[in-house]
Amino acid sequence: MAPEFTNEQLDYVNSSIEEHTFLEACPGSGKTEVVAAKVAKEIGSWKNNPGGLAALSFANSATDELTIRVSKYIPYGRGIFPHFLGTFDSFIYKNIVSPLSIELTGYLGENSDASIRIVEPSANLGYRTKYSFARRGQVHAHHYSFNLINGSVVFDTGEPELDRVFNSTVLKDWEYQHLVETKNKMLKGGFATYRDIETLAVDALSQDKYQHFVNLLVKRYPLIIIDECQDLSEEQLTILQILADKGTKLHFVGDLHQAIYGFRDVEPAKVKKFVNDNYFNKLQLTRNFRSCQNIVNLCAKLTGRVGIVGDVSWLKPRCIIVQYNSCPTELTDIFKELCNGFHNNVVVSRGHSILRKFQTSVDQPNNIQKLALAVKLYDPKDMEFLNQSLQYFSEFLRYHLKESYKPSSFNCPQSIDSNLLWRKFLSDSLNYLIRNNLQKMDITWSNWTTTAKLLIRSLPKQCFCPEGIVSVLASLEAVNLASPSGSAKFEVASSLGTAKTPSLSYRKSTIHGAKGETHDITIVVSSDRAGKDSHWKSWLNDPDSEAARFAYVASSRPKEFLIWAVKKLKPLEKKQLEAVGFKII
Ligand SMILES: Nc1ncnc2c1ncn2[C@@H]1O[C@H](COP(=O)(O)OP(=O)(O)OP(=O)(O)O)[C@@H](O)[C@H]1O
Repeated sequence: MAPEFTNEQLDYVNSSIEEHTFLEACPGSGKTEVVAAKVAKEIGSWKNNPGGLAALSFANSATDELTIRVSKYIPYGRGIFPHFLGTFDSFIYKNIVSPLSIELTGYLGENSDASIRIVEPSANLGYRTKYSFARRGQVHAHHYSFNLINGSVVFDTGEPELDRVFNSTVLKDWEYQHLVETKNKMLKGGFATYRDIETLAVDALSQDKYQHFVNLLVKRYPLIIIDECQDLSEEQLTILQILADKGTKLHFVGDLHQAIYGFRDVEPAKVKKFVNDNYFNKLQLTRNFRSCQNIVNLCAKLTGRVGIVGDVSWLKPRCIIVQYNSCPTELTDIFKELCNGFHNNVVVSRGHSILRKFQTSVDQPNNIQKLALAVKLYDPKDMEFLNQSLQYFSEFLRYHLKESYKPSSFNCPQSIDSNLLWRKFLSDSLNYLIRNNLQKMDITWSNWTTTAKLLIRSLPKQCFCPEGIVSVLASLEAVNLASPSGSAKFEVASSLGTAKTPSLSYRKSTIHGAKGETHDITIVVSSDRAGKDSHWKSWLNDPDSEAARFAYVASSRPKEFLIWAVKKLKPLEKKQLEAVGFKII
């Protein structure tokens, strides 16, 4: 049942759709429920047919959640057309790039279908440059994109080290031109990355010849509501500015202090400037229904976001520091003690490498190791093992499939509508691999990989593989698997580590993954080396930094207790953490 709204929440639900509005919502303020109520109210009283409103989020999971909540308010059986609920990416793909795709890309399609296929960096796609770049070889056309706003090329090869080299190289004119030509070949072949779609949209909307199209688009969507507006990139803001200039009204809902997507050019300062430049009406949600006041006060110190009212205030400490000597897994027993009696406890860290310390002795598994871990951990009776196993297996498949995917739904390919069907397929496949002895790991990587290759190649032919999935799996039929480099003669079992049991059974998540969640207790694990945004010192350094926002997002998840796990502290460091509101034990 929907909660009884506060005055602040009602102010937004009843706000005018004739003016740009920014609803600044603190963590735990019931933002999703409020956006759902607003969308439902406007749909219920909509008078702008055949135009509709668009309510956009940044993840499929957020769209699913919004759709479920909106449908509670809408009479049974009534569809939502002419309105659009979806991700920002799908909005521009369907409403801007698809209608113009033949003109924009030159792709004529096959069998009267000219839809562009979206590809991820992990896809195997043949389009690549003729020449080598930065002495690192040829570059694939789906491993870079263009930022039309600052004229730069952004490389995203899936390998951070390579990206660093490419992104810091100053390109000569002919190199830039060569990249443009290679990209155009890929587009003409009917493929694009999501960033290409954005570039095509910015390019089209800025051209004089498409201004009639822009006018129609504004009539089609006179109102656009953006959930989690802090995640808007500069290009996305440019698209919205073009629409706003022609008359679309914008409602932004979000929390600039929770902006943690700097790696894809997201800067909360730019969103703030956009809001100011366009004279947005400003509303606020300042009541945090999730966390106790002790946690709210601590979060206020991290980013300087003050004036938030939380739940009850406790006399006993609710924000706790625990210390490890060399590895956070030493703290397992202390975590268990502190979390005793609470159920929804989550270990959170900036990156996967810390979380994996709690899971397996392989720190950063490569693709074949992921397959082996998926098989090894598969245990239908244990949810944690099962989830971890499905996750590894989905990452393994993602690497080999030419598809874009939904990361929060076990990397379900975008072209498969049902996440459930995909999950069932993953589970059936693992069962099949295990029935065929792949869990036998006291053999060499070389032998194990040979068997694994034949089994993976045969997956699309199995009767448990539904029709809708078979075509997506086509590239598996010729897949090649190789042992981890230099390990062909080593035994699989011993190189993966002997302990199957993860040392801590709580769910583990990166800060990005935990965004939007509510926990009883959140254990935020800092890395042991200072100087990186995964270390607590960076989190406290500058309230305006992205590192502080990482700490803010992670620390605003718990209802009951916030625990930071840090490397053994010196006396001055203890004082620094106590000053923020922590009790050190
Ligand atoms: N008016 C209200 N009265 C009581 N509880 C409420 C009210 N509004 C929202 N809540 C509850 O507050 C909790 C937090 O809401 P929600 O998870 O939607 O927060 P959020 O604003 O999306 O937070 P974040 O930005 O941190 O992800 C939910 O359990 C929700 O039911």
